[in-house]
Amino acid sequence: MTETILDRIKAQKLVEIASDKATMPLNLIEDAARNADEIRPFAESLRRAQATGYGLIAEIKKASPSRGLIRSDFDPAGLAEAYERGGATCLSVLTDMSFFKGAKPYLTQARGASRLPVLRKDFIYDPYQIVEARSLHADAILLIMATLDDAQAAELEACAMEWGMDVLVEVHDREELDRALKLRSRLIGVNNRDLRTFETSLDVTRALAQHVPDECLLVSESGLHAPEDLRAMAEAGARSFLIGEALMREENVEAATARILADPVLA
Ligand SMILES: O=P(O)(O)OC[C@@H](O)[C@@H](O)c1c[nH]c2ccccc12
Repeated sequence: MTETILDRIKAQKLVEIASDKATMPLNLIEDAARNADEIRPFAESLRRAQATGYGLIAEIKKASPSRGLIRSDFDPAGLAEAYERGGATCLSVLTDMSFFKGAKPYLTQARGASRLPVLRKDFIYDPYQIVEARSLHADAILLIMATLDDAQAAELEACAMEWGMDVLVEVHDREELDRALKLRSRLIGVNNRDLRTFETSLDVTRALAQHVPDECLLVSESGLHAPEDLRAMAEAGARSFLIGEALMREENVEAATARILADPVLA
C-alpha cells in the first residue's frame, strides 16, 4: 500500500511525542495543566451563535501540505484579536510544526489576546498531547477519526473530557461518522478535505449532514472560500463553519471575517 501523507504525519508525530515526553515528563505537564487558565466553553459558544445565526471557527494556520505557505505576515495574537473583532465564535490554532508550520506557543499567544475559546488543531494520537493541550490553555481538542481506531478515539476522548475540554470529532465519510457517533462528544466536524489526497469537495458535507443527529452540533470544515459556499453548507444543514485559508489569505482579517458573517447570502 502506498504511504499516504497521514502515514508520514503519524510517523513524525510519534517521534515528536517521544521527544516531548523525554524533555517534559507527563507529571510536569499535568502540573501545568492543573494550573492552566479556566476553560472557555467551545461547544456552548457555537450553540449560542447558532441560536441567532451561524457559528464561525476561525483558524490560525500559517501553511499546509496542500497549499504551502499561506500567510507570511503571521502574528497569532494579532490574528486572534482581528478574528474576535470580526465576530468569530471560536479559534482553531495549528500547533503542528512539521507540516503546517504551526507551533504550540501560537495557541497560547492567540488565546491570551482574545476571549474566544480555542481548539488545538493537531494530530492527536497520545493522551500526553491532550494534557499538553490543556497546559497550553486549550479549551478543546480535535480527534480525527481517519487516524484513530474506535478504542484509541474513546481513550483520547475520555482523557480530554477528564480535563474538561470539548472534543471536535472529525469525519470525512459515512463509516467515520458512524464510528464518531459511538463516542460521547456531540460536536461533529465534517472535513470536506480528504486528508489522504487533499481532494476537497463540499459534497462531503452535503452527503453526511443528513446522517448527523439533531442533538449534535455539526461543523462544516475546509474549502469554504465564499459566502455562497457557506450558504450551500447551511442549506445542507450545517450552521457552524471552520475557515482557515480563505481568511488567512486576507490582508484585513477582521474585515473579511465580518464580511462573511454579515453577508446577506447567509441571512
Ligand atoms: O484552510 P481551509 O480549507 O479553510 O481548511 C481549514 C481546516 O478545515 C483545515 O485546516 C483542517 C481541518 N481538519 C484538519 C486536520 C488537520 C489539519 C488541518 C485541518
